Amino acid sequence: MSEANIPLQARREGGGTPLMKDWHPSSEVGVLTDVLLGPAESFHWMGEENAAWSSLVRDTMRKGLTFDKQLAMRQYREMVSAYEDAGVACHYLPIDEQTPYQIYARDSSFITPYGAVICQLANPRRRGEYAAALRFYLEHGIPIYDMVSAGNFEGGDFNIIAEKTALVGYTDHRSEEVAARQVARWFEQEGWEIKFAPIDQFYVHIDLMVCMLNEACAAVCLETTPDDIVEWIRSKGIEIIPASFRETMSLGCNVVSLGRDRVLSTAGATDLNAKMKAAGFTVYDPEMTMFTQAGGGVHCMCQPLNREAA
Ligand SMILES: NC(=O)NCCC[C@H](N)C(=O)O
Repeated sequence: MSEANIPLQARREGGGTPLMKDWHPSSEVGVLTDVLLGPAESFHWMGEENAAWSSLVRDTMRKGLTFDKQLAMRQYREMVSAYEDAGVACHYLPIDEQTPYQIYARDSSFITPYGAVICQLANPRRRGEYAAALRFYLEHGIPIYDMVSAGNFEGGDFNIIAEKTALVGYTDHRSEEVAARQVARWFEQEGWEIKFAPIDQFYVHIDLMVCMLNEACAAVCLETTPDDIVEWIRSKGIEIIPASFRETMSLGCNVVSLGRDRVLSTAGATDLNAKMKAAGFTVYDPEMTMFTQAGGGVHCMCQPLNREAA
């Protein structure tokens, strides 16, 4: 086990990295107390510069939909109000006018119980987002666990399913297998169980189709999620609330557990919202079309920094 003091690398080779003391993001389902969001002020649609990277954006462009900044600001405030209403403290990445898609704060980094991992984004127009993420973590005393170096890996593909258990997705277009394996090896050395989720690039990230709701329940799109992953989720004793293909492809399955059976969803996910309510969840459902039509939902838009133990 290496004890070398390497800057920006809290990770101990071979495992045994100490847990963070003040931040506890060990699950996706404990009561959320602190969330990291991207700044809405610098957000606008990138159009062609995103289309090559997202089937969802290509769909938006085919439909001729357009960006409305005022509407985006209103929708973003509605989302922030939902977090505040749920008692969550919102933290913000510093603005960088060059990276409008840092609004999707899930992807430039991902938080773990040992510190944050700084990712490598595939789209050159998003790659610079690492800088704001790094600045935020350093300013808040959050250790950098490590930085992905083997290839592209985006935070939407690191999906914590249970304590020390994660799905690691890759499409070899956005996240690449070589980098997914680098990340997986780190966590396996820490004693985690990792299940790889290779998916077609059409689906962008695994968090588009699998999102935890509480420790015993997940929203999953059964049409798009490979059977072995569905079986693996069920083998963990997790019940599945199915999201339809149509809602999934509009980011309807991309929801955030706020803990205590409360979920942040979107108004567009009417079918999933009804199912979650019927299962006893309290559902916040702001209208988020200016963000979902640009290819990312409320799960893509947040990095949960701290949760109470589930
Ligand atoms: N985790 C996610 O699925 N993030 C969505 C990112 C959306 C953005 N339009 C992108 O394609 O990069």
